[in-house]
Amino acid sequence: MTAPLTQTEERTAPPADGGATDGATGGSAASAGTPPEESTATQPAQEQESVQDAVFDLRDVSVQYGSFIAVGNITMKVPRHQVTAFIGPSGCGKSTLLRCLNRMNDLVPGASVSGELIYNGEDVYAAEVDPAEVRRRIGMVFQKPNPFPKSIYDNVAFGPRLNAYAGDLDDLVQQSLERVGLWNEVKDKLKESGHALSGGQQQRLCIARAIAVEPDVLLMDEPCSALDPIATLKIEDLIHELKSTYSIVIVTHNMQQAARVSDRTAFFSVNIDDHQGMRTGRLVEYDHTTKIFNNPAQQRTEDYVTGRFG
Ligand SMILES: Nc1ncnc2c1ncn2[C@@H]1O[C@H](COP(=O)(O)OP(=O)(O)OP(=O)(O)O)[C@@H](O)[C@H]1O
Repeated sequence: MTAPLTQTEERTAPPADGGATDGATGGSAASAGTPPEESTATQPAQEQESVQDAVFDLRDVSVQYGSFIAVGNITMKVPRHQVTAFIGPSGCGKSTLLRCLNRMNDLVPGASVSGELIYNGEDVYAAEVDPAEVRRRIGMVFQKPNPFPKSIYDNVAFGPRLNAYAGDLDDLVQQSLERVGLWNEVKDKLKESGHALSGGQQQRLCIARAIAVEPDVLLMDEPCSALDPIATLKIEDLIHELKSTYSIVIVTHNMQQAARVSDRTAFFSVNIDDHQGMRTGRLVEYDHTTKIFNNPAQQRTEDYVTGRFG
């Protein structure tokens, strides 16, 4: 049973954000074409099939930057030990929503969240919850690989050391690197800089760093967008492998990737409020990935996944 977020667990791995919470996210990846914009203020989200075992239960969640509602009225359940993909055109709030799952948006001036965001039965935004504990349990991997300017070993050992890890640190570093399929490639150069690795290796190092603190969930914000196709396939294979242990939410612009790696897909789009001209991200459709890509319920989803806008 998972300990409450308000308690500091007796643990052998550290707090913080999996050591992987620095680095930039957001606004990226130009998309082709012009998305159809709807003047309706609200497009009801549909969850076609209930999720039996949810790691997150979002109830009418909206995220604002100042008075601007970036993403609004999101109600959905994210399944445990599955991969959930967030897709949709640029600016529809995918990264914003992802970042609020582990309170990364707390670090953005002016950002605020309303509604209820329940993680394992607890409100992530309750006053008594420690955001650092949230970020330890819910790790993050960013678009651009962002190893610390330290050795390969020290990158992985960073979080555990912060938490005065009581076990065998060498073992933990090795296991974490093995888990991401990097051990054989780096075992003879653990003292070399993480920056000396290739982009794909750096991203796997960042994933090793994130899992070294034994999180429950991994959030991935376009983790392959800076990688070549071979490195991308390695990360996708790794995502498949990791979901037996972690619940994973991934933002991706690559629809083939969403189709390949995810069990469920949430499609977001932007609605325009006629009165205020506000462009707010909405959840258009959320379902099994096969349904979203082969037989979506909404025309907008079909248009997007077939590349008619994007
Ligand atoms: N720190 C911020 N301050 C103010 N507005 C922001 C901030 N970050 C994002 N936004 C705005 O919130 C909206 C949603 O942005 P977000 O990056 O979440 O969308 P996205 O769907 O992830 O886009 P992309 O696919 O281009 O990464 C956009 O209108 C964006 O300009």
